Amino acid sequence: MTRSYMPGFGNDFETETLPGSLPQGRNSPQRPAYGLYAEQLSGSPFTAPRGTNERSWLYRIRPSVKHHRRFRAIEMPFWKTAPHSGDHALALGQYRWDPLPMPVEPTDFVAGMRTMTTAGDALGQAGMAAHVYAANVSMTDDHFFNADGEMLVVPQEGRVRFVTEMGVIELAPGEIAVLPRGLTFKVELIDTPARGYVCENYGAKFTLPDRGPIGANCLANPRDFKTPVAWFEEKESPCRLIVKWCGAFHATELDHSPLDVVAWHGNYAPYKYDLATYSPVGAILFDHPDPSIFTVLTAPSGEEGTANIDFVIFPPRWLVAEDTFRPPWYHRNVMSEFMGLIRGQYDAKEKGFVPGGVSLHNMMLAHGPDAFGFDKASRAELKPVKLDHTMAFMFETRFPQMPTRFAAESEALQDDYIDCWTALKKRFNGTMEGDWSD
Ligand SMILES: O=C(O)Cc1cc(O)ccc1O
Ligand SMILES: [Fe+2]
Repeated sequence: MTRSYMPGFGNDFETETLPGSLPQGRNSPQRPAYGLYAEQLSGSPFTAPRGTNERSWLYRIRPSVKHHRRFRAIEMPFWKTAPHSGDHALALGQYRWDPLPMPVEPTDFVAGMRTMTTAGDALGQAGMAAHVYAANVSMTDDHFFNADGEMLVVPQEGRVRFVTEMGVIELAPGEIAVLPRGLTFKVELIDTPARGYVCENYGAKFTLPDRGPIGANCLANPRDFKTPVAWFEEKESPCRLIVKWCGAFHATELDHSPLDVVAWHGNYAPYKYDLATYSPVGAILFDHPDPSIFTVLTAPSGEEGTANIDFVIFPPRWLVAEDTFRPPWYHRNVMSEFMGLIRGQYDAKEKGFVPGGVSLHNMMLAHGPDAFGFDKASRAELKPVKLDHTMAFMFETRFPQMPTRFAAESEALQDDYIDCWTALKKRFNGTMEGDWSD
């Protein structure tokens, strides 16, 4: 089935499934059409400045208060929330993981969430968690919402369908979606199994970065963000709602589907984005710019230029810089870098960092191209080269990222990662040329 989306980032959208189901000129008519209930979903304080004020009006078969009843605690042992102090089993270091295995037992998107790192403090609404999901079954009668943060989903293998209360988003590897805090949804697998990455943002919402002197175009353009049109089901059979709230999980039973929004309008809504529509801007003469040049979305922290999270990609692009070491430079960073690979190779680490894998370069810990990458780039003929069939990304945060016990004990952890730099040799020999003998 073709899905319909509305273009634009942060627009004030309106959408209805039945003619006349969306009230016009007002939000709360005395009796909404079709006997619907009007409900506001607030994504910002009522009084937030206009630029960050987000809310939507949902016209639904039953108000959500009929879904949110008599919760009981449930266990979700692998989905962790910051701060998860006492659970930091890894010694300080640079780390890398192979792809996490696909599940053997039936596992849905929520149960298949494996937290790799957490940062900041969810209750203080600052920081993030980086997860890998691996799932092999669809959610059918189970639904979920996350009160702790919005979720940026980055599929790596297998297409997924987010059936949300505000519409349906289908997502393939190479695309991303953002599911706002508090939005109820379920996840169906179009392909089985499915794996990908999730950034759970406890802080202010992701927004588009300012472009500064780049001007009005390029990088991520607003029209390429897509929000689904309204969709609802009238399902009068047992359903379950799972809620993540302050790091704990709770469930409640319903006798109907909570995906019952017939029409909605507003600017608080889920969206998807195809990373292939990102127009990268980079060095066209010499040097390697900071990776912030590839920021797709940024979640501000309140301190200017110091993101709670930057979502950065390394897309296919031409490398043309003259007299330049073209891969990433060696680097120590006050921000903490969680990286994943959706497809292909990453130029700083051609081997060992594989699609579905993870690397973690934490606050102030040195990293950069491995010995192979350094040698190759130091000797390469500097003709124009296209880095193609590749898509790496980074969740970069101002907060240190704490690996979970799961990440520490995972068989996917590469215990020899730091050896990738061992063969970097001393080339200083007191001459201007240095020693490039091998
Ligand atoms: O590979 C990394 O560590 C990410 C990264 C990429 C880049 O092009 C420059 C700096 C940087 O940290
Ligand atoms: Fe880096």
